[in-house]
Amino acid sequence: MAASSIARSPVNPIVRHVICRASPSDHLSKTSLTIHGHYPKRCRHVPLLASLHGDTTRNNDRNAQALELQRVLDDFPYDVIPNDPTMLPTPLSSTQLSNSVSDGSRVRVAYQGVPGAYSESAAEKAYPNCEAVPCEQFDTAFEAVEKWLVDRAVLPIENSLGGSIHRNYDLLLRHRLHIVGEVKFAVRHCLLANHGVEVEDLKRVLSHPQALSQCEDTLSRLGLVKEAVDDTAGAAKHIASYKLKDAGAVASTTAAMIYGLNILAQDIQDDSDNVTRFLMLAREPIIPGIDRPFKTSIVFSLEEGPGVLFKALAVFALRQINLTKIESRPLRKQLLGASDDSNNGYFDYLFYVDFEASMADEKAQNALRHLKEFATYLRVLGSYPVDTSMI
Ligand SMILES: O=C(O)C(=O)C[C@]1(C(=O)O)C=C[C@@H](O)C=C1
Repeated sequence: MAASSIARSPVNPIVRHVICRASPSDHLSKTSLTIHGHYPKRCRHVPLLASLHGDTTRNNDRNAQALELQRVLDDFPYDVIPNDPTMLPTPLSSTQLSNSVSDGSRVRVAYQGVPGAYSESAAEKAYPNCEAVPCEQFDTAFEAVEKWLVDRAVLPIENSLGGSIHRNYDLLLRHRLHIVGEVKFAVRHCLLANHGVEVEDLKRVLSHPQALSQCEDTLSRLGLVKEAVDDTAGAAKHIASYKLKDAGAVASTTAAMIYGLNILAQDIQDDSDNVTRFLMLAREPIIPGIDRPFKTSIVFSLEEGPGVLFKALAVFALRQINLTKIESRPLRKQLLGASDDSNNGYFDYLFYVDFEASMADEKAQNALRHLKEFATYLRVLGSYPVDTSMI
């Protein structure tokens, strides 16, 4: 197949491997390139995976082909990753959300925080028997997947009491990972302190900002000064390491056990129904199915104007597609590669929408085709099975 026909070939809604006969720096016959086209310009909602293999044809032919291929790649709208043919990334299927990788070893899953964090438990719920790998910050977890240090990341995206975790919305856009699943986790907070310390001795309480906001009522009633730290288990570790007598931590029973703390109070969240939804992230998308309930997450931007958001949401309503989440975030132009000189007096926004349909479903494809007619930017972040474990 000629290299130039790849970019223009009709796009299969799932995944396509395309073999052609050249590679730009093809000194070795085995050299190859993998074109990992997440979202082609013309049809951004369709994941596409193409591989270009080198060939052992005569030198002259090869040079000509290499030049032609280089020309095609220069205006090809995909990320290009040099690769070995045997290493072609295979998209994960929805049934492959398992706890072992192909060589039988445990899946390595990055989470933000230290051992005992809720995110660690969520990672273990998402990938039972995985090797949970602690990361200092959310960015580090994204990067760990991108650099192949781990296989997946499990990161919080919203909480039923505290709302959205905005940082992770922004990072989803900045990085090129795919959402391959979601996991809902019931968060039950405890007030922890060193042994011998009573509630009356406490003046302040340390925890993750989300955890502090989920326990707002209880903590205000106790009159404690709230101090935000990176994660709940980190707070527990801190008060244990420094043997603090005037500070408590809001964290899990697991954190209490790991860091040898006393549980002064249990279930201190403002509502017993406190659930955090985590996203499972991977380098490759899964093949969307219709064998079970699927959800799709997208992000888009719109021109400024009356009724434009109404029109955007109507593409789903018209097709009876239920939306489960909408979030707007300020649009930072450099993230989309756009110039930053258009100051029209309005703030620009990105809209993150989750809807209940699989990308394998024609009505979802039609809805996105429709949206794309007037959206100024559109990217599918993932199409993945709904976590029904807490229904
Ligand atoms: O600090 C932790 O233990 C976390 O896993 C982080 C986090 C969050 O970011 O929302 C996760 C679940 C709870 O909602 C509280 C905190």
